[in-house]
Amino acid sequence: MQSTDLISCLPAKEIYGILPKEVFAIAVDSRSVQLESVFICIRGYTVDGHDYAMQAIESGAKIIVSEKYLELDYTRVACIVVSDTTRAIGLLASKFYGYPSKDMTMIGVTGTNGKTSVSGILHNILLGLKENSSLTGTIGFNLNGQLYDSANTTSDALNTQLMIHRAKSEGCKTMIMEVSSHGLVLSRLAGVDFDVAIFTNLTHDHLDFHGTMEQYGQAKGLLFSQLGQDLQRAKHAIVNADDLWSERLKEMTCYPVWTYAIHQPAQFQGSNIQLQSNCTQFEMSTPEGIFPVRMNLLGEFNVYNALAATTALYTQGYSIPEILEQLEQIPPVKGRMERLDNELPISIFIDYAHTPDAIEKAISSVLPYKTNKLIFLVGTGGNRDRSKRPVMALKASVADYVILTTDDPRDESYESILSDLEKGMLHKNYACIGDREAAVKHAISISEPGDIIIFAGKGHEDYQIIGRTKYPHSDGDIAVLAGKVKFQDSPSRS
Ligand SMILES: CC(=O)N[C@H]1[C@@H](OP(=O)(O)OP(=O)(O)OC[C@H]2O[C@@H](n3ccc(=O)[nH]c3=O)[C@H](O)[C@@H]2O)O[C@H](CO)[C@@H](O)[C@@H]1O[C@H](C)C(=O)N[C@@H](C)C(=O)N[C@H](CCC(=O)O)C(=O)O
Ligand SMILES: Nc1ncnc2c1ncn2[C@@H]1O[C@H](COP(=O)(O)OP(=O)(O)OP(=O)(O)O)[C@@H](O)[C@H]1O
Repeated sequence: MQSTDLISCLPAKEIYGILPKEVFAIAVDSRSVQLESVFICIRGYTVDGHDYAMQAIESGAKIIVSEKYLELDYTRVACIVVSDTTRAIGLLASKFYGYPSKDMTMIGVTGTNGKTSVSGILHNILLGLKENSSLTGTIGFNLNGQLYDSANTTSDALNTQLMIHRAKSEGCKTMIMEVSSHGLVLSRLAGVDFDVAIFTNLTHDHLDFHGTMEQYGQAKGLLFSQLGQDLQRAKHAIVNADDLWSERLKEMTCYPVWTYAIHQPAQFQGSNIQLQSNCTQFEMSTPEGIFPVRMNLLGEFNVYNALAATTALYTQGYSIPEILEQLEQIPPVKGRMERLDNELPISIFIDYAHTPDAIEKAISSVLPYKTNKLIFLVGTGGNRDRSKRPVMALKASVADYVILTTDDPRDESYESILSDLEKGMLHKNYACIGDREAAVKHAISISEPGDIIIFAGKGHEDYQIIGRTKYPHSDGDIAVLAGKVKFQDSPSRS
């Protein structure tokens, strides 16, 4: 691409050196710089990318985008100084790839809990409708059924634009993106033109990063306030009317707002909900009438997620019957109240709950059909928001027996994580076991036929991060193996 054309999108404060005629790539990491490319210096939480400008030039960078003047050999390279290089990534990358988000229906899903679930439901319904759709979020980047790893729920702006470009090139009509509050605040979505913004809920999480719930909510609001760069197309904001933050979000957008809810009046409303161990039934009232729904997704929280997804697809012209026909067939989202299929006389659920609200929702989804003990295993990650730990244990206290353990302990000691959790326990029927594998085995060892066990926190993840190392770990595999040993003489299922 002509370099003068590319950089015309940047609000440059100063330009040093001579621009090359053309550039062929963009990089934000000096280790992945290609010949004749642009390198953008990012001040990170660990290192400062400006310190890697020389390394980038050695590898072939011809333009450096920086936040300050750098001592460089300006006979070899040009340097463009901007006030915010993080934002520059999205501007440059979207231009470089030809603004790919403008050519697809872009659906962004934000909220504390439910992003992966709503995104997965949308993706599966669209696939069922034979629409070519792609998805990016916590589980990775799903392009035509191929899953690519990603380090973050919302990737950096360069990778984000690259994924959108790839989805467009592969003929995708829709792209669904999980939008994290970190992603919004750190400009990872700069240059993405969303058509639909969905809000699930705002509850306690990530206060180590945002400071207060107000700032956390404002961060989520950026998806709504930034909705609609392309005035050619209709835009839609979709909010959960049962969540108080929705009123604030409504004020942040100038586009039509659609509501869904269970308790408050809404355009898409769930009622007469019956939670069962293998399905959920409810009535959905919509602008096209009232429809009975029976879906494989479990728990009341999934009624919210199904309502959000249905609303979004309705705004895109799909009829309610065709949406619901697909909704009824889709499998549970991996690791979200996923009931393990096994021959054991106990019911085992794997769930990704790692916030107080998600724990409350996970537990309440099994209470209607619980006949024996409910054993709940809860762990929290190390080096992250400590303030939510006691509240998570408090919510877990609704279970008959609680096992306090770790999630990804990272560099933090088991003792420090467990003592924070323990502060929230409301009864004494619990055990503290830092080693998660031992904790899972303990849950099985104390279970009796008819019991329900929920293993919360790891969900779809097949690893545990201890120190800086990722070890293979699967709650489900450990539990089923331990269960087979324990119950080998009584294999009937409850
Ligand atoms: C706190 C945070 O958000 N960190 C993100 C950040 O890492 P960082 O600031 O430490 O990066 P850094 O190592 O200092 O590097 C700074 C710059 O120097 C460059 N560099 C570095 C080394 C080198 O040799 N050469 C070089 O050029 C880097 O490429 C980078 O551009 O930039 C990385 C690359 O984009 C991210 O992967 C990383 O996310 C980490 C893994 C993370 O855990 N983030 C969490 C807090 C997060 O973002 N979570 C949200 C929410 C999830 C949820 O809702 O649950 C998410 O969207 O994932
Ligand atoms: N709509 C919802 N409301 C409340 N809790 C929910 C909702 N949807 C899912 N949950 C709970 O939150 C957990 C995580 O769900 P999900 O992965 O969909 O959320 P997420 O927003 O993508 O989370 P993360 O940002 O951590 O990846 C689920 O396992 C479930 O316990």
